[in-house]
Amino acid sequence: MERVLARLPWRQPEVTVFGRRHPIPRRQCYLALPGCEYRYSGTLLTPEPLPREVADLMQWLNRQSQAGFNSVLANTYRDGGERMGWHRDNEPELGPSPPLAIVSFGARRRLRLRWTPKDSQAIELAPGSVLWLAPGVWHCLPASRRAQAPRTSLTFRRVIPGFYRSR
Ligand SMILES: O=C(O)CCC(=O)C(=O)O
Ligand SMILES: [Fe+2]
Repeated sequence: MERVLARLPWRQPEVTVFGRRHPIPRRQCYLALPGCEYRYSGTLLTPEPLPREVADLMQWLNRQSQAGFNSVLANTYRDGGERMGWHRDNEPELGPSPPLAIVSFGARRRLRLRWTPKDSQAIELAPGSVLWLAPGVWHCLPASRRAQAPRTSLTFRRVIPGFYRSR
């Protein structure tokens, strides 16, 4: 899987935060079945084809669950300085109650989950683990002083096919 991930067409798009353009502090690649466009932080992501190994993993996750995943946002953080801010993956093309599964590779990093405005919790994501995230939970991947090696996550989603074609 590490060889497969290393060959993905990684990109570092710019996003608009409070009216200013910034490159995202990580690399990403959107992999999906044809017709599953996804709008993430204001950019429309056109799907890249799913490598067989990633499609096999998606099929395995779909056999474990009712999630019906058809797309993957892959993220790579080259070191502990790269990160992802607070969000909750509630884009309209994911439907009203979207499940999410995060599969981790490489360095161990902590994901922070927010249960209430005052109550959050960190969970360490080990390589080879799957985290099933309940719909709508706020989460972030903070910078880490300890992590020096790269980490890659595959975040499996179910996008409504053709959502942006019909609009
Ligand atoms: O890298 C991670 O584990 C978190 C990724 C994430 O939250 C996302 O892609 O929406
Ligand atoms: Fe997320």
